[in-house]
Amino acid sequence: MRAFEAVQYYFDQAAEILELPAAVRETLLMAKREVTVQVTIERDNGELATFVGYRVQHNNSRGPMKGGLRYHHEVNLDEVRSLASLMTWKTAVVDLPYGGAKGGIGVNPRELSLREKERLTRAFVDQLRDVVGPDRDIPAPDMGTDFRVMSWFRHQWEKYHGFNPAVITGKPVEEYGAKGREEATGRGVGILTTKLIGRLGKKAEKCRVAIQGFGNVGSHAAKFLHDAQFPIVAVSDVTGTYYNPEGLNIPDILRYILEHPQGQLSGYSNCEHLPSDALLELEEVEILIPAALGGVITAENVDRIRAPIIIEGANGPLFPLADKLLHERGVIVLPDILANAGGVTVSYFEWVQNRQHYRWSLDRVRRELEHTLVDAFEHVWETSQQHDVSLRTAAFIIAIRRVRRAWELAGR
Ligand SMILES: NC(=O)C1=CN([C@@H]2O[C@H](COP(=O)(O)OP(=O)(O)OC[C@H]3O[C@@H](n4cnc5c(N)ncnc54)[C@H](OP(=O)(O)O)[C@@H]3O)[C@@H](O)[C@H]2O)C=CC1
Ligand SMILES: O=C(O)CCC(=O)C(=O)O
Repeated sequence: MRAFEAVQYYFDQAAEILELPAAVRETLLMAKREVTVQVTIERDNGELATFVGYRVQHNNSRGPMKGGLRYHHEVNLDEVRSLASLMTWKTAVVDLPYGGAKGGIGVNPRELSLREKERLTRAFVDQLRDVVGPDRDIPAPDMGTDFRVMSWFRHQWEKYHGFNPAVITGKPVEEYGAKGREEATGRGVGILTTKLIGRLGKKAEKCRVAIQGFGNVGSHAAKFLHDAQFPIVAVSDVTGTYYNPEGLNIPDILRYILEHPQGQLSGYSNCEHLPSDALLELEEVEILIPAALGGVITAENVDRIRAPIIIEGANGPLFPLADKLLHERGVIVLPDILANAGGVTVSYFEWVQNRQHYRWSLDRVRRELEHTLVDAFEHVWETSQQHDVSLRTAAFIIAIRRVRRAWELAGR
């Protein structure tokens, strides 16, 4: 199954309950605009290299479109389309005044020097300069991009349009970025995990956690959950799974990552080392947090997933058949459009601060983030009880209702 078909399947489950007419379903599902561009740069050795870039603008019924930029060698139009659609439902679930979009370039960022990555980003902006804008479509970080990429993006865009840092979020804190944006997605995963296990009557100390992916989302989720007394027994990146059934020393691992230029776990030796994919199938793990790529839990490996709770830090980590089988087995899945919404929530706070030329304290960002996510969680939980459906279907019900309402109010 392709990534967009998966989102469509989840959408349809909720649309069925809402008795959404077919024509409305089609309008809400299809992207408003899909842009594919050629991005050519000169490599440091003087050779030319050409990549394909995308920006898919899915829906703007509730406000300007919003969503990250991904640099990864597997990026393709179908994937970006699915991620853009997820953004529409995500911003609606947490009730931000935004629509959804997503972009990316099919490139392995680890094969680029810093200067090549800057040239790539600036060349991408040259192609997208009139497609994005502070009231139109506001990009942000996703896999393979960070605050540096956001800074280059902003400065290149401003060469065409003049000063306006609200064109992109996730910028460096020294350059109109919000305090707390970098940690926000992982922190949000942590806040919601804590909330969910509280609702299930479980104690943090008794819930062993495994986290796939130790980048922005995985590492900040690990830090938050470690501080909240959860034993983190396994973390992974492409170099492998790092495992200790008694609980890993997360502060030590975070220090190790900072000291190693590639920011990877490779070589970390104060624990057992297993193959990368082993993490998903570990025994005696209560909470599994996929926080890397999409489509990692499929019909193929679902029978070997042991954790009774899955928190989707990544976008689209479960394919529908796996999701259905897990639901039938009683596994509780906190869906991506809620679980990882902390990032876009603090992106919204950054955009608001940029527009007001005002800066919030880290305390205020964290307080408002928690408030926004906990409110959304309560609403999703109640809706799932009310309709006797999974948390995912409940989240889609809320999101579709809100987008449909805005779309109808706007008239035609
Ligand atoms: N950044 C954000 O604010 C948000 C991100 N997300 C989603 O979270 C997920 C992770 O994004 P983010 O943390 O930003 O990305 P990063 O690029 O910061 O980190 C990605 C991590 O995933 C690891 N990884 C990649 N492939 C595999 C694999 N096959 N097995 C194990 N680990 C792997 C990478 O390993 P290595 O370093 O070795 O390559 C790296 O540790 C994505 O799905 C993204 O869409 C969702 C909401 C917001
Ligand atoms: O911060 C943002 O605007 C979007 C982050 C993102 O791409 C996501 O939530 O998947």
